Amino acid sequence: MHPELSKRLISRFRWIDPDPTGPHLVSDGSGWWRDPDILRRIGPALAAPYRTAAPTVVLAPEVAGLLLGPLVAVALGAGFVPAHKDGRAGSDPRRIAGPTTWADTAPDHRGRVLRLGVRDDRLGPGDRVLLVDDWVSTGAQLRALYELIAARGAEPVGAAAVVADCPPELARELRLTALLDAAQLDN
Ligand SMILES: O=P(O)(O)OC[C@H]1O[C@H](OP(=O)(O)OP(=O)(O)O)[C@H](O)[C@@H]1O
Repeated sequence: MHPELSKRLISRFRWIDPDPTGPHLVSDGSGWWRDPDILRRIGPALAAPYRTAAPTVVLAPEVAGLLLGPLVAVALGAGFVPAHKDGRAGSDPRRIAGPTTWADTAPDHRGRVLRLGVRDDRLGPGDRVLLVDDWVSTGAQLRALYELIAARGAEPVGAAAVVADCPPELARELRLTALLDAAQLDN
């Protein structure tokens, strides 16, 4: 769909090894944000499959979603709402001002169980919601976000991510479109 952008995303991506004694490499997408061409094109590319669905708002989780979500929202002429992640080391749940709806995640790709929260006055009936994230693995965050949308009486239109690191059946269930499959980042 976006062959030039896909090539560029692959070339700017790195796996890094933060702990040589640890079992996992960690994805490093910081090169994406450093590239002006990617920064300009990634929002419209993620938004493209959802233009006719006319979302009113993009909902995206911390941390990368706080950058990607607004890029997609601008491309769609929609608003943006952050989903707060609680349970992160050092997080302070008191920082969220006002009543907030929470949803627990299943264990995610790191085995963590988190809570995702959205402020009640930022999402409600009449909203058509597009979910956005940089990476989808187990789908734990997206499932919790769909729960939040339902709890707020809003309507989901689907989900857009840079990388789908999940089986196609799960992507279909999550109504997920992605710019890359994780297998393209193997080298
Ligand atoms: O499909 P899942 O298993 O739910 O995983 C997807 C999540 O993993 C990444 O966040 P991560 O927690 O690694 O980093 P962050 O909290 O710093 O954004 C990514 O940004 C997604 O939010």
